[in-house]
Amino acid sequence: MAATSRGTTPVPPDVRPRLTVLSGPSGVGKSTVVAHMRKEHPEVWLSVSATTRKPRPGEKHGVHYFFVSDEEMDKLIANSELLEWAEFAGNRYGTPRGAVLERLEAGEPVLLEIDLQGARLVRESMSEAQLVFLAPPSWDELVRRLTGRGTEAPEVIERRLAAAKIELAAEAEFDTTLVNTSVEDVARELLALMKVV
Ligand SMILES: Nc1ncnc2c1ncn2[C@@H]1O[C@H](COP(=O)(O)OP(=O)(O)OP(=O)(O)O)[C@@H](O)[C@H]1O
Ligand SMILES: Nc1nc2c(ncn2[C@@H]2O[C@H](COP(=O)(O)O)[C@@H](O)[C@H]2O)c(=O)[nH]1
Repeated sequence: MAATSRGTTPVPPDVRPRLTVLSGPSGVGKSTVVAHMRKEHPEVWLSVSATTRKPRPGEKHGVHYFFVSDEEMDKLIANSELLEWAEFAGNRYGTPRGAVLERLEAGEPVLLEIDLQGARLVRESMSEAQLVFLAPPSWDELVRRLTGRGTEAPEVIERRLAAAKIELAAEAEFDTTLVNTSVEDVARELLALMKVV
């Protein structure tokens, strides 16, 4: 196995994991890795989540997230339109169920980029999903990345780092861990796990 992965549960070669969940602490580099991977492999379908978080500069409705009000999120939840949802650092996030099921039905490789609580819920409802944990090379590097991104106020960074401690402690619940030392290496390993290459 490649140098950046640990704790892999082998997937039989003839079984193509149809749904992959990528989780890991805020700022570890999930979006960066996924964007890099999809530049070369746009056939990997990434679910666009709904969130009550306000858009960051440059984020587009329908591309990065569906930015919804609290009332709209309440309705999505009440109408069972979300495959899973969770509250994370003061905002709610959820995976639209219909689009994911359609893509899985079509046999496409489907990727969810969601938090630990969401990953646990997906595992409960879709046992065939493979769960991948993206870990930072070190705690200090995680803090550097999250702070260096410059998108969150200091108190939000504190909340996200508190959540990160819980997420890091749950690494063993995942099928595979990839350590994000190199975006290129992790993107390649994720593609291999998804059996896209
Ligand atoms: N391998 C890496 N080496 C150095 N910097 C990295 C690496 N991967 C990502 N980064 C940087 O770390 C910061 C956080 O990355 P990113 O926004 O992708 O994290 P994330 O896990 O998607 O965060 P969140 O869960 O908060 O959305 C970005 O500034 C990104 O450029
Ligand atoms: N449970 C879910 N978590 C999600 C979903 N979409 C994103 N996320 C996770 O939330 C945090 C914060 O994201 P940010 O964009 O505000 O930095 C991060 O861990 C995401 O992976 C979702 O649909 N469900």
